[in-house]
Formats: sequence, C-alpha cells, structure tokens
Amino acid sequence: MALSLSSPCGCPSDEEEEMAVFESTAAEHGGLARPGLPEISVISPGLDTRPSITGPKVAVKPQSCDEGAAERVKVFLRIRPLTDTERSRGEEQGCVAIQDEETLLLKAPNDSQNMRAAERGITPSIHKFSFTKIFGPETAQQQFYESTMKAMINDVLRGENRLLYTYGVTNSGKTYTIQGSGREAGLLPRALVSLFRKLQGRLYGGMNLKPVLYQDVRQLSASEVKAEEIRRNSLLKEDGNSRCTGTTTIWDSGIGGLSATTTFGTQLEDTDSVCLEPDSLSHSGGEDLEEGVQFSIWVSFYEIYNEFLYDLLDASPSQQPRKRVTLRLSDDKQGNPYVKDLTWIQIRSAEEAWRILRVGRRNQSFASTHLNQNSSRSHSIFSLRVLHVHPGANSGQAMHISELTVCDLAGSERCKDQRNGERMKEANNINTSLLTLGRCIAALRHNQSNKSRPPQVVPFRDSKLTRVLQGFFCGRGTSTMVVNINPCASIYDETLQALKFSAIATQLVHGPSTKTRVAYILSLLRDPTGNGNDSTVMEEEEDESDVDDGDITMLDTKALLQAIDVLKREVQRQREEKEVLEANVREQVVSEMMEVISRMQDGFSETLDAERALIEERYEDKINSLQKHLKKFYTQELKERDQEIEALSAALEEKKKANEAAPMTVPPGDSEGPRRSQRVSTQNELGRLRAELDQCRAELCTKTQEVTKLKMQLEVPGSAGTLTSAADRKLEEGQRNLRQLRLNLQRLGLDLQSGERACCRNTGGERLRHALTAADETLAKQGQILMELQNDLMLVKADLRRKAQTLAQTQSLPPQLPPSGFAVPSMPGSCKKRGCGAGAPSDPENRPPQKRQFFQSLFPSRTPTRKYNTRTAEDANLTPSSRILRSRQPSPPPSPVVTPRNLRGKY
Ligand SMILES: Nc1ncnc2c1ncn2[C@@H]1O[C@H](COP(=O)(O)OP(=O)(O)OP(=O)(O)O)[C@@H](O)[C@H]1O
Repeated sequence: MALSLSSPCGCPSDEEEEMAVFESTAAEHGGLARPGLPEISVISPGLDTRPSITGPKVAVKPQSCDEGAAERVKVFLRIRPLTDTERSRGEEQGCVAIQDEETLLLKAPNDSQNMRAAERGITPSIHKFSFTKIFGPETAQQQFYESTMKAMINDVLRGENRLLYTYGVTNSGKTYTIQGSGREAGLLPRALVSLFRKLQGRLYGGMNLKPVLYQDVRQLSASEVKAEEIRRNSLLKEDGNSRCTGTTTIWDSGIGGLSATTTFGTQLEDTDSVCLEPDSLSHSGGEDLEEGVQFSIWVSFYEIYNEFLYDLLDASPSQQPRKRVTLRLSDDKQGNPYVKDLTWIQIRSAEEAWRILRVGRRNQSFASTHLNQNSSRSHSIFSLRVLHVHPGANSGQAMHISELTVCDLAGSERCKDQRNGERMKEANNINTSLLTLGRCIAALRHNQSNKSRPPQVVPFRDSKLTRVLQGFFCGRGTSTMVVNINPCASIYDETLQALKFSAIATQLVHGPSTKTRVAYILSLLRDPTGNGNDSTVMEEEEDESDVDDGDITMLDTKALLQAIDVLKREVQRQREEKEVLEANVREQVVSEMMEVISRMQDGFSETLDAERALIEERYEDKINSLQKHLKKFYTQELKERDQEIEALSAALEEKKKANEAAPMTVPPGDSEGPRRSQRVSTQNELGRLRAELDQCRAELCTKTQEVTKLKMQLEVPGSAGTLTSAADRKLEEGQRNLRQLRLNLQRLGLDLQSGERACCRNTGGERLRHALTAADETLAKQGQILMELQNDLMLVKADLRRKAQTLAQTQSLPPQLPPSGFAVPSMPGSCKKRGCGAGAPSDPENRPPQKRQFFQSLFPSRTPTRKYNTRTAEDANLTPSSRILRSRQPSPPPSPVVTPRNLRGKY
C-alpha cells in the first residue's frame, strides 16, 4: 500500500508543510484533493512525523528543529462505544481502528461518499491520523480525566490559563465527556471536585474581589457585594427549587466528592444525575500552591446560540419565562475580547459549582434531532476564574488571575439531514462557527510554520466562538482539544471531516502571545514594509510594554494616517496574494476536472466498444442462422429438382428405348406409313422437348451457380445489414427464377407426358388427334417458345389453302386427272404418314385389323393412286410441329371441292 510523500530529514520545507495542512484540511475548507493520491492519506500532528514511502509511518515525538521547546497543542481522541440499537442497525463495520496509542486508521465503508470518491480515484479510502493519545470505547471517565484534565487544574492554580474544548460530530459523546451521564461524571465535575480539594483551607473568604473585562479584577463596594450575595443565593435557591419540584433529588458532596441523583421531568434527566464514586478521586492536596496565597473562585456560564450570546446564569427572580437578553462582545484596551455584562458567581465548593452549572444547563438550548435525542444546539462555555489573592497586599488586590474554560462545542452535522427549519438554521450556524474555528487554526498553523513569509490574518472576528476563545490561541493560555468520534458507519463521512479538521489542530504549537489587531497595526507602523519579520522583537516588546503598545489612541493623526497608508498597502498586497492563490486553485480545479472528464471519456468509449462488439456478435449470430436456413432450404430445393430431373430423364430414356424398339416390332406395310411418320414427328417433337429440357437444365445449372454465389456472398463478413438485404433480394430473385423454372419444368413434363400419350395412341386416329390437339393447346400456351410454331402453323395453313385451291381446280378438269391410284395431292406427307402413299403396303394381312378399319373408316374413298414415298422440298422445310399438324390432316374427301374452310373444320 503506497503512502504519501515524506521528508527524510524530519524538517519539512514550507511547501511540504503547506501540503500537509492542505491534505488534512482540504475537504472542509474548500481545498482540493490533488491528483495522483496515494491509497492512504497520513495526517499526523508532528511537523517531523513523516510517513515513509517504503514502510509504515514512523511516528516521532514532536521535536521541531526550528521551534525549539515550544509545546505542541494536545489533541486527544475519544471513541465512544456503539449502543445496542446501533449494533442492531449494523453500524459496526470496522471503519474505525486503533492502530496504536497514537494512531488511528479510518477505512471507508462501502456506501460512504468517501468510498465512492475513492473508487473514482479522487481520494484515498483509508486515512491515518495521529493524536496525542487515543482513548478507545472502553475508557472510563476517571481514566480519561486523569490523562487529559487533571494536570490542567494544577496549571490553573499556578496562575495559567487553560482551555479544553470538545469537537466532533453530533451524537459523538462531547457532552458525555464534559459533563457525564448517570453515575459517570464527566471532566467538569471531576475538575471542580479536584480543584476544591486542592484549595481546602486556601479559599479567600471575601466577596469583594470580582473578575471583570478580559482578565481584570475589580474591588466591589459593600452594596455590590450584597447584590452579588443575593444573586448567588437566588441561583442556588433556584437549583434547590428545581430539585424540590423534581421527583427525586439527592445531592451529596460528602467525602467521596460529588454525587447527585436527580430525576426531572425534563430532557436533562440523564445529565443532571451525574455522580462520582467515592474512590474515584484520589486525594491530591494543594502542596504545590504558592505559599500564603488565597484563592477566590468565580464561575460564569454562557452559550453561543445562532451566533448570539446568552447568559445561562441570568437568574430570573419571578421564574417566569421571559425573553432572553443577548450579551455583547467587547474588547478591552489591549484588544482582548470579553463578554460584557456576563454574570460571574463566586463559589466556595464543588457542590456549589455543580449546582450553578446545573442551573445553567437548564437554560441551555437542547433539542431532539434525528441523531441525538438530547442534542446541544449551542456552544456552551463554562469559565472558572481563579483570583490569586496575596494576603500581604492591599485589601482586595489580586495578585494574579487565571482561568479555566471548558467549552462543549455543538456537534457538526449535515444541514440537509435536518427536516425542521429551526434545526437547519441551528446546524448552519454551528457549522459556520466551527468552520471559522478551523480557518483560525489553519491560519495560526500557517503563521507558525511560515515565519519567513508575511503572516496571514487569523479570522478570529468572523465568529463569536473564535472571538471569545481568541486569547487561548494567541499565547494568553493554552488549549487542549478533545475530539469525540462515533464509530457508526453511517456517519463515516462526517467523522472523517471532523478528524481532518482536528488534524490541523494537532499541528499547532503553543506559541508566545501573537499580536492583537492593535498590536499588529503598531508593528506595521514600525515596519511599514509589512514583512512581518519582527515577531521576536515584537514579542519582547510586548512583554515589556504590553499596555502602552495596545493603546492606539496614543497615536497622533499623522501616525494614524501613516497607519492607514500602511494598512492600505497591506490590503493591496494581501489582495494580490489572494488573486494568485485563486488563480492556482482555479488551475487545479480545471486540471482535475479535465482528468475526471478524460476518465469519463475513457469509460464511455469502453462501454461503447463493448456495446458494439455485443451488437456485432448478435448480428453475426443472426446471419449464421439465416445462412443455415437458406442452405437447408436450397439444398432441399436442389434435391427436389434433381429428383424431378432424374425422373424426367428416366422417363425420357424409357421413351427413347420404346421408340427405338417400335420400328423393329412393327412390320412395314401400307398402313404403317402414316403411323411411322407420326412417330417420327412425335420423336422430333420429343427431341425438341428434350432440347428444351436440356436448355432448362442448363438454366437450372446457371441458377444453382447463382445461388452458390449468393451463399458465398452471404458468408463474407462485414457491413452485415446491407449484405443481408442484398442477399435477401438476390435470394428472392433466385427463388422467383426457380419457381419459374419449376413451372417451366412442370409444363415440359406435361408436354412430354402428352407427347408420350400421343405416341402411345398413335394407332387410334381420333385419339391421336385429340392428344395432338391437347399438345397443340399446351404448346400454344408457351408464348415465346411456341411463337415459331405459330408462324409455321400460319404458313402451313396458307399452304393448305393453296393446295385445296389447286385440288379444287384439278377436280374441275376431269380429263387431265389420272384414271386411278392418283390421290388428291393435298398433303403428301400426311398421306405418306397415314399409309396413303404408293409405297404403303397394300397387303391387308400386314396391317393391324382394327387400325386399318379405323383408317378405312376415316378415309373411305381414298385409294393410293399416287405415291408419296419421297418428301418434297416443302416437307423438308417444315418444322416438327408443322409436320405433326400435317400428319394430323386427313386425306381430302372425295368431294369435288375441298375448301380451306372444310379442312379447317376437320381440326
Ligand atoms: N464514552 C461513552 N460511553 C458510553 N456512552 C456514551 C459515551 N459517549 C457518549 N455516550 C452516549 O452517547 C449519546 C450521545 O452523547 P452526547 O449527547 O454526549 O453527544 P454529543 O456529541 O454531545 O451530541 P450533540 O453534539 O448532538 O450534543 C449519549 O446517550 C451518551 O450517553
């Protein structure tokens, strides 16, 4: 698994530093993931904690080479356990894994946005984070307190300012961590108990010293003290009243510390019933406290709700609900922000502190959201100020003031998940202030790591939250962050964003006091070039003349005008810087978009290719099946044709044999003349039909070749659609031709059959005439083929007419006619064929009796007076059909005149 780049020396360059911040904060601060991301992103607190390319990350304890001994901001991670309901919902998918005490692995579940982005190659699916310490779900409250907050109490009592704030997605356990639930007291009650145990016997008895402004102390007059006393008592009474009206209230601040069990009919029920086990707090005395100093403890509690500040300890004597008064934020002379008119209550025990806290919690904004039944809709800030009072000093003079602030931030959440308009507005405000906090931390980090460059303006003023916490980030105290996460898979993406945010905080160091705005302006006046390279000098100067430097009213008009000029230049410079930055960002956006588009293009063309291949495959299958069917069909057709042809050939052959055998069996005689001539004529006809059959065969062969050619064309791949349609057309044409051929063949077959029938019946004149008439009709139907026959027929008819006329003329001249044996020369051929010629056998024995009778009855008056044993030239020119027709013509009757009409009537 590849890891992100590392610097082997452990001291990264400015660019690398920026990159680390960019990588860890890109998503929530509008940054961009860079192309070519590794599979795993590594986000670690140490500037010198660098992942190795070849091996696993080696976490090195923070030791910056250029930051000396500056202490790093502590960021603790706490993972809350899954509830039974969450388990049953299948939220446990192992997306949060503790690698060691400092390293956490986040693996994107399948249905997360992060996984979808990872699948597109935009971001890694596994993230590695490092923290000061990681606490798993099994961590007890006491253990967590000891590792995180216990030391802070000592620091505060030593006079230092400390901030602890929780950060995380909604329902991740922030309130549980700060306040606790049920018997599991959180950090704050434990800290209060611990503090007062340390201060046993060291509390300042008076109430005349009160914290004011940012960190000032004011001596109160007697009447003011009285007013303070009344306010304090009323608050404690309020808590008492609440307890009395509740069903069960037990408050015990006995030896074991603080314990309370309260059951209210409100949503605060759980959090109000916090208790500490007697043995959970080890005794820790105040041995290390400054000798002789007494301590006065004051607390305040307020919330930032929808960017408005509300005092949670603003006791209402009437107990009637009234419109809440918003508080204002002001700056003191040094430009330090403070909450104006905030209620500060002096407390003398942990019990009192806790009771005050409970009163405040009752005023706090909670609501039920889809993720948390009792969700904090505001950032709540509980502050505890410790006045270090020197007994030797003038009455009421505080030697020093220190502060412990515990901030329970509202959980970040997706606005779109909120269905209620009010909840959505709250979520929006929460997210905006958290975003500003992130931007402040990022700017601070940038300024710390890029000292050679002009400092960025830290946008503390952009939200109320960052303004009130500003001092802790600017050197007037230190901050500790507790990141709470919920290991549910369904909120993985939000958890990832929260961790990325916290990753920047892990890179912060507790620097010396940074400049306030006034101080910043003054520094610019001292160094009009605005290089900002005077941090060390400024810090030293600030220490010496803090008050003087902060008073901008000391400057005269000229200096102020000069300051304005310098500021204008600074604004111009920063604007240019931003423009360059924007151009870079745009460039990166464009290049990344281009990459995404090209990836999409690749994807589309791949899909297109696959589709094309699929369609081609389908069409090839279709063509193959079409070819198969056509092949089958034509094979069948050819087979049938072959069979028909074979049958016809066999019939022809048989007929041929029969015809060849006929002259040998039939003895020559007078009556055989016409039969033979008819047979010859029929044979000729058959010969002609055979020739036609051969021609048809040849045609069939050609068609078969065409079909084969078509088949071959069908087998040629490519341009399937056109080829198929062309093949279809050709095949249809071929089929039509074949059908035509089949018809022709059938006709020919019929002709042959009728010819054969005629041949068989050539002994019966009438039947022969009928057969020939039928053949004639059949032949007449063959338009083109019989055209010639028709012509011939016309010729023959013309000839007959002529002969009939000649005959008529001859009969009208009796003396010129031969006496006997001379027949009318009407149709020599036909006479010859029908046995009327001189060469015809006259012996009645040689003729078949029935046939001779038939001929005699047919031609009763004819005598073979004239021989037609030789063919005339006219005969030689006759076509077979003409000859058949002539043979069909009977001998002229003995009537004196034979007209063509009469002859035609015979037919
Ligand atoms: N470490 C823990 N052990 C047991 N239960 C816990 C733990 N952390 C949180 N819970 C439980 O999880 C639920 C949500 O916790 P909590 O209300 O503290 O979340 P939150 O982060 O403050 O939410 P929001 O931001 O919405 O106020 C509570 O029921 C709480 O008791």
